[in-house]
Amino acid sequence: MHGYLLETYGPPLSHAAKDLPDPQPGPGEILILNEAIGLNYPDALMVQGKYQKRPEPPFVPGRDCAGTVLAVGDGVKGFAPGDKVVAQVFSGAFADRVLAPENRVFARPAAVSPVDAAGAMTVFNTAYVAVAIRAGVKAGDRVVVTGAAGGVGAAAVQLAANLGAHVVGIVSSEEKAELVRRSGAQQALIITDRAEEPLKNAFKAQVRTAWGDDRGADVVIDTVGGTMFQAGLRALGFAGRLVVVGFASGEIPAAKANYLLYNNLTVMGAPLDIHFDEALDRLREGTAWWLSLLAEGKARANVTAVLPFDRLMQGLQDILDRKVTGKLVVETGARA
Ligand SMILES: C/C=C/C(=O)SCCNC(=O)CCNC(=O)[C@H](O)C(C)(C)COP(=O)(O)OP(=O)(O)OC[C@H]1O[C@@H](n2cnc3c(N)ncnc32)[C@H](O)[C@@H]1OP(=O)(O)O
Ligand SMILES: NC(=O)C1=CN([C@@H]2O[C@H](COP(=O)(O)OP(=O)(O)OC[C@H]3O[C@@H](n4cnc5c(N)ncnc54)[C@H](OP(=O)(O)O)[C@@H]3O)[C@@H](O)[C@H]2O)C=CC1
Repeated sequence: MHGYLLETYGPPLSHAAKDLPDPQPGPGEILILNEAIGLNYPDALMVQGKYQKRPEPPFVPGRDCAGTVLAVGDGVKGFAPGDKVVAQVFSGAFADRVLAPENRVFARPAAVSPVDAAGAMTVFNTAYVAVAIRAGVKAGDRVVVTGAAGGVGAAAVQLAANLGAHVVGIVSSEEKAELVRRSGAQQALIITDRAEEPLKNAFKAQVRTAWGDDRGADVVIDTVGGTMFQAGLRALGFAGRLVVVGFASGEIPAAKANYLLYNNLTVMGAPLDIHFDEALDRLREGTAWWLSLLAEGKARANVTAVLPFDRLMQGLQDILDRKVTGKLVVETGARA
């Protein structure tokens, strides 16, 4: 197979793809001919050794892949060679052949291309955990999404909107605002000054009141962290919930406990990988739901660029440089 073998952690992101031994499926594993790879912010952290888990190199990184089943190991019941699939692995997706445990493989509807499926996998699953499982968003809820034109953010906007929520997205440019409006948000607010005080004031003055009164939001889905998390608390009304998804700003924030107490707030985490271990049935229900939304045209993967395999590391650098609106996907060149 052809893949990116990470031999040492850290910048620059200059690893090159090479020929590697073909993998064989063990018990419970599925070998996938990988046509498309979704690139994610956590992939960029992982190759630098900045992700919270650091597997010992050498290993092939990468989470999201989509293509066709080539072979199945002993004990695999739900899939057979030739099936169209999408999968989310902990590592190994940056290659044209991927081994995945059966519980991380999903049937891919014919109407969803490998590019869209791979682009959607981690971000829609994460958004589902945050919006549906953790926040319990329901029709009529007021939901704020930060980093709303990012991968997870745009997926969260779409899932919340499909559940009937009234969504406000926070972004840094008009191009991103346009994507957020297309994703079903009622409003996209462009807020560029991310210093603590101006951002808090903007959230009090603009975001909290975005629905026309001062009741505030029911839910904030925060993908950015840092000052955005602090400000996010100011958008919440009584008994509001803030869901911590990630720290795209690179800053891990702390919550001021007096503010939580006086406003009866809840702050909760939304860790996707743990849900594969602890809440797999609920997660798989969610995956089937959002794949059906993509197939019916009720949600979009928002893939804004498809890169050739040899540009994969540049794609990760573009994510870190904040140049990306929507999702980047890499085609491996493999075809069923
Ligand atoms: C599927 C995708 C998921 C995501 O993308 S999640 C968001 C992406 N991740 C990040 O942005 C990483 C941000 N950076 C960090 O969180 C930290 O910079 C590191 C964990 C990488 C390094 O941590 P350290 O230097 O030890 O910092 P500390 O702030 O003292 O640790 C905080 C607590 O986090 C716990 N922890 C660390 N790694 C894991 C893990 N892999 N799973 C569960 N918990 C973990 C530790 O236990 C520790 O708490 P204890 O020291 O009191 O025990
Ligand atoms: N909880 C979980 O299990 C998961 C968590 N994550 C985490 O969620 C976060 C978002 O991931 P994802 O949506 O894929 O990321 P993207 O890069 O697609 O989007 C992140 C968004 O954050 C905003 N942003 C603000 N400050 C910065 C900065 N300094 N650098 C880069 N972006 C910035 C940008 O929007 P703007 O310019 O509009 O501010 C950008 O659109 C990451 O921290 C990721 O690790 C991801 C997957 C699973």
